[in-house]
Amino acid sequence: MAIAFLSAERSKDPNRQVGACLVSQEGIILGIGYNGFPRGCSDDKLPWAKKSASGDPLETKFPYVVHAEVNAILNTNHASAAGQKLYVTMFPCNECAKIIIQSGVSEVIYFVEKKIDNSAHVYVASHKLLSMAGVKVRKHQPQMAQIPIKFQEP
Ligand SMILES: Nc1nc(=O)n([C@H]2C[C@H](O)[C@@H](COP(=O)(O)O)O2)cc1CO
Ligand SMILES: [Zn+2]
Repeated sequence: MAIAFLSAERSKDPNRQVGACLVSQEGIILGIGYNGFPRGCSDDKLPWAKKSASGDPLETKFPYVVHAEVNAILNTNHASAAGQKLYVTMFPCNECAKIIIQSGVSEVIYFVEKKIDNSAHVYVASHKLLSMAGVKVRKHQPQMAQIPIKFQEP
C-alpha cells in the first residue's frame, strides 16, 4: 500500500492522485500505476478540469484519464494478473472493477472508499460486480501512520 501511495504522488491530476500496486500471492511487485492521460497524450493539450465553464464534457479530464488500477494491470511485467492482489489507494470504480475481474485479479485491498452522492451508483455497481465475480475485497489496516523516506547514504 505504501508503494501505491508513492505511485499516486506521480499523478498530475491536481484534484485527486490515486495509486495502485499489483502483487503476486507471495507479495512480489508485478505492476505499479497512477491516474494519468494515456501514453503520448500530452498533459499540455488535455484538460485536468473537473467541470468546464461551457459545460462541454470534452473540456474535462473524465473522457481521457486512465485510472490507476488499469495502469497497474497494464504495466505488469508478468504475463497475466490472474490470481494476484491489487493494492489501491481508492476503492475502484465500476469500469475498473470490470477490468480487475476480467484480468483475473483475485483480491482488491483499498485504502479509502470515496463517497460522492452523484457517483454513488458507480461504487454500488463496483461492489456488486466484484462480489458476484468472487474477487475478495478488504479495507487496508495500516500498521503505521507513515513511512518516512530519507535520501541519504545508508
Ligand atoms: N479508484 C480510482 N482510481 C482512479 O484512478 N481515479 C482517478 C480518476 C480521476 O483522475 C480522479 C478522480 O477525480 P475526481 O472525480 O475525484 O475529481 O481519480 C479515481 C478513482 C476513484 O474511484
Ligand atoms: Zn476506475
